[in-house]
Amino acid sequence: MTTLSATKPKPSALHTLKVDPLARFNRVHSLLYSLGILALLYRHCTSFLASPSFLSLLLFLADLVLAFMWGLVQPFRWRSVRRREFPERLMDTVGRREDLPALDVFICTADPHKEPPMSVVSTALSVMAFDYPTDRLSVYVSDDGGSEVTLFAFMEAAMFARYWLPFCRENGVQERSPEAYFSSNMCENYDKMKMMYQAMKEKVENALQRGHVAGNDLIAASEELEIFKKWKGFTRRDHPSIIQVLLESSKDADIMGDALPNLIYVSREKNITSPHHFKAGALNALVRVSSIMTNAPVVLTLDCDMYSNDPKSPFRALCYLLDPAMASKLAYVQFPQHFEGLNEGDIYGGEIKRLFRTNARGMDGFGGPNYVGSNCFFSRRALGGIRSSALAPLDSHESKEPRPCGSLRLDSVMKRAHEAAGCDYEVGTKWGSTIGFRYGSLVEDFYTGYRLHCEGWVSVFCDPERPAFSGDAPKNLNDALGQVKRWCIGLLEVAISKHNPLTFGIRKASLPLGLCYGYYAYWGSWCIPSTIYAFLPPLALINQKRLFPEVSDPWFYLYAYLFLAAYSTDLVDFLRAEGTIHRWWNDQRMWMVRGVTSFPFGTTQFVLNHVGISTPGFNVTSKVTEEEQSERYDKGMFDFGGVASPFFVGLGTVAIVNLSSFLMGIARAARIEGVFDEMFVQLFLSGFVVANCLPIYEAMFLRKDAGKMPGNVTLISILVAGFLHLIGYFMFTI
Ligand SMILES: O=c1ccn([C@@H]2O[C@H](COP(=O)(O)OP(=O)(O)O[C@H]3O[C@H](CO)[C@@H](O)[C@H](O)[C@H]3O)[C@@H](O)[C@H]2O)c(=O)[nH]1
Ligand SMILES: [Mn+2]
Repeated sequence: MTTLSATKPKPSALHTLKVDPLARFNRVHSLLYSLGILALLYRHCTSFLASPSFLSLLLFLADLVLAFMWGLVQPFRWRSVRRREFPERLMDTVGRREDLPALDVFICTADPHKEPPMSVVSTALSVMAFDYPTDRLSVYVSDDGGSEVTLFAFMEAAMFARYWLPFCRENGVQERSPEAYFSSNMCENYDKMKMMYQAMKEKVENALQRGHVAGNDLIAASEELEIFKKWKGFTRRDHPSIIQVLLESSKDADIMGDALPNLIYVSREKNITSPHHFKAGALNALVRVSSIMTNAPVVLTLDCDMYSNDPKSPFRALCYLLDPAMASKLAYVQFPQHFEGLNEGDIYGGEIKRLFRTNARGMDGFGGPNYVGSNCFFSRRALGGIRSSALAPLDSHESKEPRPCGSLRLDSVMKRAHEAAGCDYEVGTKWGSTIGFRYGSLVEDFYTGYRLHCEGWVSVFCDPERPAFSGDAPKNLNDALGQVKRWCIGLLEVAISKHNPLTFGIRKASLPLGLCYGYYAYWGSWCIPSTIYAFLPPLALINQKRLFPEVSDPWFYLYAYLFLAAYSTDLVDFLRAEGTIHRWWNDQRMWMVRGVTSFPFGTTQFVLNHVGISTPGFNVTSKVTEEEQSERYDKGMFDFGGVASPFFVGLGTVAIVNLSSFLMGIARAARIEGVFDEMFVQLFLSGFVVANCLPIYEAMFLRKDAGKMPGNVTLISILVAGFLHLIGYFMFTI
């Protein structure tokens, strides 16, 4: 098999690629397992035909969806690849540092209360301090929150950068986000840098508390005060565009006299009548504004919480973007999302290892990973379709990209930039449909990457040992489930669009890539098997109705094989991606939890949106955790945080239905001979759910702290569970 051998690295190669040695094993396993699935479906058909019933139809449906999803994940495991790049060789090929391509970094923020300005500032400082020629580096901040406090924070950051950049360079700091640096390094209290940072932080937090900047003593310079006058009669949904050049490379220098990168604040125009397309709209405004101001051929997109953890990461990306063999078709280089501060067992499955790692490697074997919204270096050509800014591959003799203007602050430049950030700019254009980040889905990242692949672009997954970027994962259950619910809605939007991966994608991208995208697009359909399996077996169990073969039946072994093989390959994949058993257990639990919360709620919401009862909204994930809450998180306690979330009712109901059925079932099996064998599968399934729900029972009945399950949620769950038992009773016995 040729595909299994690694490509022979040349001594000067900038990168290498190696196919996973287990790929061959995975393929054999896939074939065997698919025979098992066929056998199962055959059994379903025959037993349904023998005695048609609604019950067996439901079970059939559940297994059919599982089989469908199983089919869609196979390409991820078929040709998984590992890449390595050699950034230290890059300069040998590029020559002088002046010959490196310019880099524009986009950072999005949307809400100063969920995304504290100081952490956005820290992200920006971490990339301003990239180990990259500062005169070739520009950082753009998009503020969809239209917050004067965020702008104020960035003005402060511009001053702080004069000290911070040289400090990082001189001390060889790797973690160049001051927030991360000062919280993880034991610096002496009298450290000047830290004091300076603290002072800035206090000032900004002060302003955040007051909610405004103008009219108090925070700002001395009158021209700066002038800017904040714009905030009169301002709302975040209705305001003119505001663009502020805070640092300009050709004019501003740090305390050592070295040039600083450009730093530009952009809050695009909003009004209530124009759709703003959430983050995709924000990014497209930045694509245009930056093309007027700096027009770098390489663009890095970052979420406001994803700070740089390795100042050399642009060099890694350039190993691919500048490779003449790749450059013309390469749209983006995606780094994984890595999260800091996860607790030891990662109770909410915040790593999302398959999405961000395992599956990305799998897609990379067929043309590249999906775009995940952050930590991604784009070739501007893939976004804007603007010819002039093509990256000149190393071996070409094209002239380097034109620098578009002299000074960023020139009136003519600012005027054009403001227009480009205006609401009307996109009317009648192809922005969002064939240009830039694509509109029409709440997961603009997924959709954009997918469409680029359909247009013939490729991408690369770059996963160095030291995480290049690091950010926040939700630290309470409601947020974690809400985030996946939003994704589920966005993915379904892609699934039902005319660009459905299973029809359009497999033709335009490739069969395997189309299936991979299809797998995600139909994520929401997990709710069908998980809801059926959560309720049907236990309700049948308590009413002494057998749904599965008994242990003595040969068909039982088929069920045992399908279950054990699925779980063990999943475990092996997880462990091979630097996972632990403890984290895997929690991760599989979270899949079940999402299956009865995020997915059914997301699917329902999607349907409501679709028929026009509600409209899609981008609920920004909160990046602040209260102290008490984060203490509980660190202890690994589930946090139901006093919110009466509908998610928790779903969860509580599943927990109670399974517990009651399991206890009754076990009691009966202990009394009556033969019941254990007869009901084994259902006893096992309910027992498995109960084992997964242990923290939920604890939160419902034992805990007293503020993170316990709210009393009314427990009560409603008990009532709903009772009601379901009643329905079950009528269904199974009458
Ligand atoms: O109208 C909006 C909404 C969000 N954002 C920004 O988008 C980013 C992601 O938002 P977040 O609430 O953190 O969403 P997550 O679910 O954590 O993000 C994942 O999923 C999103 C799609 O749903 C992608 O955009 C992200 O890159 C990806 O990390 C943040 O920087 C926000 O400030 C905007 O700029 N404008
Ligand atoms: Mn996020």
